[in-house]
Amino acid sequence: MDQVNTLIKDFGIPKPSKSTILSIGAAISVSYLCWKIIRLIKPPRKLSHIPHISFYCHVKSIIERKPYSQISREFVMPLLISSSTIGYLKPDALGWTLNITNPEATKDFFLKTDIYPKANFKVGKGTLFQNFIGDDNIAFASGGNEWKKHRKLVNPAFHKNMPIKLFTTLTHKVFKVLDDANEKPINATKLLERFTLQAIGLAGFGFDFDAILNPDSEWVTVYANIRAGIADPLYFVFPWLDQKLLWLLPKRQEAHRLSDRFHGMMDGLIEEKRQLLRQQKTKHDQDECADAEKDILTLMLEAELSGEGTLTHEELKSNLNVFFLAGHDTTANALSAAIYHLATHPMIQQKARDEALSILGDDPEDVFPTLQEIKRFKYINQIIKETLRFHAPAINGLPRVVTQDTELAGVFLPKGTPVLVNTYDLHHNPCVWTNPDRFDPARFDKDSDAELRPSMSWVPFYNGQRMCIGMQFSLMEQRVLLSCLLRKYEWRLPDDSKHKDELITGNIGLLVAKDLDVIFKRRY
Ligand code: HEM
Repeated sequence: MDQVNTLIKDFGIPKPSKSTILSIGAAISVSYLCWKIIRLIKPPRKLSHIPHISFYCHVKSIIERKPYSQISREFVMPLLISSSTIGYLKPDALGWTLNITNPEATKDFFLKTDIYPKANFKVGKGTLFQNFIGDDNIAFASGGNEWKKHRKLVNPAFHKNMPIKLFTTLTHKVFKVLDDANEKPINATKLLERFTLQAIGLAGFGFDFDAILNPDSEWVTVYANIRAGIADPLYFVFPWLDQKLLWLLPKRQEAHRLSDRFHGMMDGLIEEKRQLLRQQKTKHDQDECADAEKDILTLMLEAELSGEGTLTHEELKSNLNVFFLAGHDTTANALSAAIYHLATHPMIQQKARDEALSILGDDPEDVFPTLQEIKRFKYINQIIKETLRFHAPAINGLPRVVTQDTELAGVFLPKGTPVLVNTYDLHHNPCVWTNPDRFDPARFDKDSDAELRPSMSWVPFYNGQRMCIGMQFSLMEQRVLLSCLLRKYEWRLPDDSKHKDELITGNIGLLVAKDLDVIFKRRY
């Protein structure tokens, strides 16, 4: 400061008054704020060669709760048609993010994991989300040894677990709900959420949520409250409410207490299963239960015992919670979309039913499909694949951050750029798919020319090293439920359905069908 005073004296500059200093300070603050706002609403200059959607349009459509299909049609598709681009920029949690929509770039993105590692995903300490999910798990690990440690132990469990009998038993419970509805419209979105919740509870860690027949069961309610708390946008935008002001928010404290209760239940289950395995080991018990029907937790503990690696108790629990969160809404959304497409395409529904009947028989009684029978479904598989193309349950995965200046399919990307594959937009890109807005399972007929499309045009589960570990689990769950439903029911939308013209969904993260009511009519 003395030096500044001397300089001012030497150059004969009059000493600034307090108000001048304040004005300069205010000008600097305003300029900084403007710079921040410009950075927020305009993509960085280094990325100006990539098209972008306007900040204003993006935020407005989110606030207006436009379905993602509409946002994609209005703002994204014109960009893809007008310029031969690898994707477009959109504001996201890490700033302006490249959303890839082209198969060649998608392939590079998935295969070059050293250039596109997963961004270090740290959940805010003390938030409800962090309390529930923990932070040391397979999905959040950026890569390298940390991620391998989780995947090594989790892989064999997912490889062995394929609980077809469990899926069928739960499907029969769904039948009970549909029969009780007696051809009145039923909220398929909610019913399928309950089906997949009960399936992941039992198949994941042997816990029965009793969700299908008892929507208000104790643990369904506990979990529903935690989930609503996690999804509350207020706490997403202001995480410090959880972190610093929780003591002022009794309702929020209750959500944290429920999450602790959920953890208590998981702690008990893990301990119980560990003890059971120890006893079986010492007594050399004959293992009666086939691996396929064992829950994932048991299989992970067995993998640990046979030397595949170890996870701490917290890591184990965090992984189970990830399977839980990642494993049921995604599949429920896929199933809701399939039910919707079949309801609005009666001929496709009938063709799929013919296939189910030809393989599972047409006797007027409920059946338990076997793995061999399920493997023979061809058309039903095509329907599942086309549904996952049309309504990819996860619009995109977590972002990766570019580690060095690079070129992605010939397009320059500076170090630090956040990048992800926008599955929905890639699956609707008219430069990749013919008539992308038409539901057409024949695209996936192995004998048609659809198979000639570039690889990585269809990536609902992502691809490469970090591909979804639950893909086979989810596909099997879908095949069992859909084939059994097709055998027993015909279904349609009510005449006044709000989904008549298209399936109305959310627009962030997961494509959830908004209260899809459906009428199911028994065939026997
Ligand atoms: C239709 C159903 C599903 C879809 C569309 C889906 C989609 C995805 C996607 C796109 C990713 C990549 C995320 C990223 O890298 O940022 C992913 C990863 C993952 N999914 Fe799924 N998923 C589904 C079902 C499941 C199920 C049933 C489970 C477990 C029971 C599961 C567990 C996981 C896990 C643990 C990862 C992280 C894998 C890793 O990073 O190594 N998912 N899923």
